[in-house]
This record gives sequence, C-alpha cells and structure tokens, in this order.
Amino acid sequence: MAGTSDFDPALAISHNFQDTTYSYTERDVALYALGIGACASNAVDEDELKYVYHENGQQFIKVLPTFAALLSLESLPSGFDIPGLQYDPRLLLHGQQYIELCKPFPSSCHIQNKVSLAGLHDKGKAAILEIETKSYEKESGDLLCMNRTTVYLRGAGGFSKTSKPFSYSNYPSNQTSAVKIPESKPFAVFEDRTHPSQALLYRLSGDYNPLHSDPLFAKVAGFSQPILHGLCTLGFAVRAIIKSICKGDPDRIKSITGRFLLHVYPGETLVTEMWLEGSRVIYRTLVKERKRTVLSGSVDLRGLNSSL
Ligand SMILES: CCCCCCC[C@@H](O)CC(=O)SCCNC(=O)CCNC(=O)[C@H](O)C(C)(C)COP(=O)(O)OP(=O)(O)OC[C@H]1O[C@@H](n2cnc3c(N)ncnc32)[C@H](O)[C@@H]1OP(=O)(O)O
Repeated sequence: MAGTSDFDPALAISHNFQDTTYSYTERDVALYALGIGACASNAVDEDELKYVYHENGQQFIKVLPTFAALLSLESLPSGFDIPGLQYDPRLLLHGQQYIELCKPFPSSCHIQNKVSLAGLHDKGKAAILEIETKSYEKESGDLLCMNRTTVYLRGAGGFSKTSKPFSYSNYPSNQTSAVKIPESKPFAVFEDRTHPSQALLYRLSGDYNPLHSDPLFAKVAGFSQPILHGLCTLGFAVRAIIKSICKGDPDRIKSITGRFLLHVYPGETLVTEMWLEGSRVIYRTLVKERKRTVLSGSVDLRGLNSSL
C-alpha cells in the first residue's frame, strides 16, 4: 500500500480528464437488464419483458434508468488512477452513486463523456473520491445524464497537510445520498432473490473488478467470497421502485441517490422498503438472510399519478 506522503490532493484536483466516447447497442441494454435481475423470476413478466425483448412488436427495447451508471464506468478508461492519488486498488469499495436523468435513453447510442473530479475527502482511515461524468448524445449534442460516483479508498486517508481534515467538493449539498428513513410503515415492500451467479452475469456489462469474481482477490479485500457489484444492488432496488411505485414505467425516474452501507453476497435475498414523500421515494434495501441494511437512498420521480 502506498504511503500517505505520496498523496497530493492539489495535484488530483487540478487534473484535467480527457473526454471519452462510448457506444452501446440493444444487446448491451438487454444484457444489463438481465444482470440486475429483470425477468429472472418470471420470464414473461409484463413489466419487464420490454427491457429484454421487442414485446408486442415494440420497435425498441426499453432502457432501465440505472443503465446510465454504466456510462460513468466507461468514461474512466484508466479507472480511478489519477495523478496525486495513491491507494491499494484491492481495498477500493463503491461508496455512493448519484444519477440525474435528463431524457429517456435510446436503445442504442453513441455517447461523449465529460469527466471531472467532484470531491476528495480525508476520513483518516480512508480517502473518499468523487468523480462526475456528464454524458452527451453524440448526434444531437443533448445531455443524457449526469453521474457522480463516490469511491471509498480504505487505508488511503491521513493525507491532510494541516490538522483540519482535507475536504473538497464542488456540487450542491442536496445531491448527497444521506437520507433519514421514516419511522412509519413502508408504502411498499419488494423482495427479490439475487442468483449465486449474479455478479458473474452483471460483470459482462463492463465492471470486471475481480472483487466480484475471484475468491482469492475477495479474501485479500476482506470478504469470505466475491461480493456483488454495488451498482447491481442499486439496479435491483430501482427496479423494485419502478415495479411497486411507477406502475412499471421507467421514464418516471428523474434522479437516483444510493449509499452502499454493507456488501451483498450473490445469492442473497434483497428486500427493498419504500416510503413516498411527495414526488420523492425514500428507500432502503436489506439482505433478508443477515437482516442487515445494505443500501439506502432516494429517487425523485416526474409526473407521479396522484391516485397513488
Ligand atoms: C463508475 C462506477 C463504478 C465504480 C465502482 C467501483 C468498483 C466496484 O467494482 C466496487 C464495488 O462495487 S464494491 C461493492 C459495493 N460497495 C460496498 O459493498 C461497500 C459497502 N459499505 C461498506 O462496507 C462501509 O459502509 C464502508 C467500508 C464503505 C464504510 O464503513 P466504515 O469504514 O465503517 O465507515 P464509517 O466509520 O461509518 O464512516 C467513515 C466516514 O466515511 C463516510 N462514509 C461511510 N460510508 C460511506 C459510503 N458508503 N459512501 C461515502 N462515504 C461514506 C462517513 O460519513 C464517515 O465520514 P464522517 O466521519 O465525515 O461522517
């Protein structure tokens, strides 16, 4: 592991990221949907077949809103290797994700990504790094979505040069993932079992981090076996919200926040509890077998039907 003296936050903050491009097709869209459990328990699910098949002659496959998060990964060809940052990649965990959706995703597209560093924080035992990616549809120039990815770099903290811990961020504080879970009974609860091979399927959407597939790597990282991708868990949770609250319409989702609180092992059952506060859904996801909360956050909806 690198010493904290190798850490240069000023250098990291001044780094200019190169624009990147990415193209996806309907095959990527369908593979992603299967990776986050769409149609896994019912192959003809009337809310979900549209994500994997041209149901009833529909012209295009529908894109799940959390597909947007893949663009943040694809926008970083060198991962989180940024000048000035020193950390052990085996100890990296996904901490939070913020996704803002500007318009529904087409079923295939050429994308241009603009990347910047949105935050860097010294937490003593860890460093927290936040990367922002704005993704534009190449043909129209329209902004499709914005992602902010937070990674938690265990063992990389302690780099502050003064007694006040270093903390830099350049975005509004209302876009954080910290939510207060209501004490009332949830508006809806949705249970879904992940498959033991869930991470092996999900990784084919582009996150090949061995933490999710290699038993030895997972042990070094501190886990008894490979763990599920955070974005896969988030995909399950948002799918639950679309089914339970949006009547199966993915285009209702405007923005998504999620904080990963604990790892999930593939094969575990995810129970997502949801509370409706105006046009905002507060949610948390628990692993049923261990009775532990693994994810919490909020989802803002557009045009919610008041009959709910
Ligand atoms: C581009 C898209 C792809 C990028 C993806 C990255 C690659 C992927 O392949 C990797 C993954 O998917 S990893 C799997 C998903 N993530 C996880 O399983 C992590 C689950 N969370 C944990 O284990 C702990 O919360 C843990 C370990 C994160 C923190 O626990 P503790 O060390 O006990 O922390 P704690 O003492 O409670 O807090 C210390 C300070 O850190 C802040 N913090 C805590 N959890 C955070 C989190 N999840 N995200 C952001 N910040 C977090 C706390 O607020 C605290 O700060 P402060 O003292 O200022 O309040």
